[in-house]
Amino acid sequence: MASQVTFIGAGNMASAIIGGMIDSGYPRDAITATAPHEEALTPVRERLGIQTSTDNARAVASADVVVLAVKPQIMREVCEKLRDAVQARKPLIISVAAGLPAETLDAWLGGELAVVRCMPNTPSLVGAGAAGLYANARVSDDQRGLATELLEAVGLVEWVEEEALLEAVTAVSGSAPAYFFLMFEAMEEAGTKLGLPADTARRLAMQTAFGAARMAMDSDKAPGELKRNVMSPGGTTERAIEHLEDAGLRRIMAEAMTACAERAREMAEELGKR
Ligand SMILES: NC(=O)C1=CN([C@@H]2O[C@H](COP(=O)(O)OP(=O)(O)OC[C@H]3O[C@@H](n4cnc5c(N)ncnc54)[C@H](OP(=O)(O)O)[C@@H]3O)[C@@H](O)[C@H]2O)C=CC1
Ligand SMILES: O=C(O)[C@@H]1CCC=N1
Repeated sequence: MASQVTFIGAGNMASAIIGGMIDSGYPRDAITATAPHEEALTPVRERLGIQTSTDNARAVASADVVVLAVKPQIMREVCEKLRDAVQARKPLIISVAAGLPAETLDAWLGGELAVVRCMPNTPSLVGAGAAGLYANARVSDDQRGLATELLEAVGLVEWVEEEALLEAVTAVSGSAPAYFFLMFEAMEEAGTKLGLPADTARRLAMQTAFGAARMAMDSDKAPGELKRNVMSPGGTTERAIEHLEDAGLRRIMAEAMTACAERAREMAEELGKR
């Protein structure tokens, strides 16, 4: 029988994962989602055909897995109210909240729990996410498998063996959709200055990013080789790449990603103290 999964929170991230689970064949009657007001739950129940509840503790009472999908700022209050229900059953806890350490969540929920912490990204909303997962020492192999199954329903899953590495995951994938969106903005602006209509430049840039990502994922060649394949000697691409290298693109990416990981570490400390 499928494990009973309760989502605390029924917003963007929870709905995306639930939708992915259903598309991959997970039984709807094994999924429950909660939110504070019935008005927000009615469309979720009608669209996804799952159980819903405004009573977090009750929804957790029969859960094998509890997915914490509320904003980090309200997590402490939510967890402390769940403490008795969680301690009575000790389900696997999966948190998709940015920044909150597994140990902090465990303490707020009363302790001695199996906790998986996940750093997802927003492309999960279209089934093309990339998530880093960390498990504390109480998580069993079966529970790891279950967490993988749930998150793989919305994209790629990579496990890290040290929790601090989730800060690097934040830099490489959690925050990274925004880097590409910035690149699209820049390419659209530059394409417009070169005379293209803005919407044409935007569509061409996005399709090219999609095609390049797909080609790199399907190929056994390293990205550097695929790059060189586009660069005819003395041609146009070589001129553009030389410009990007001379302008320090690699250094800029390294500095931006180091700053991102550093901020993730600071946020984990700040949120952990609440
Ligand atoms: N790495 C990343 O880019 C991303 C990370 N995340 C993480 O995922 C988590 C959820 O984000 P997201 O789905 O975007 O947020 P949303 O605001 O879309 O969803 C939050 C949900 O929690 C519900 N909620 C609020 N209070 C309670 C409560 N006391 N009990 C139960 N449910 C409650 C809200 O209901 P209502 O709206 O009715 O108040 C809503 O359904 C966050 O912690 C965020 O850090 C999410 C997206 C991307
Ligand atoms: O910007 C942030 O803080 C969050 C974490 C990763 C993506 N968004």
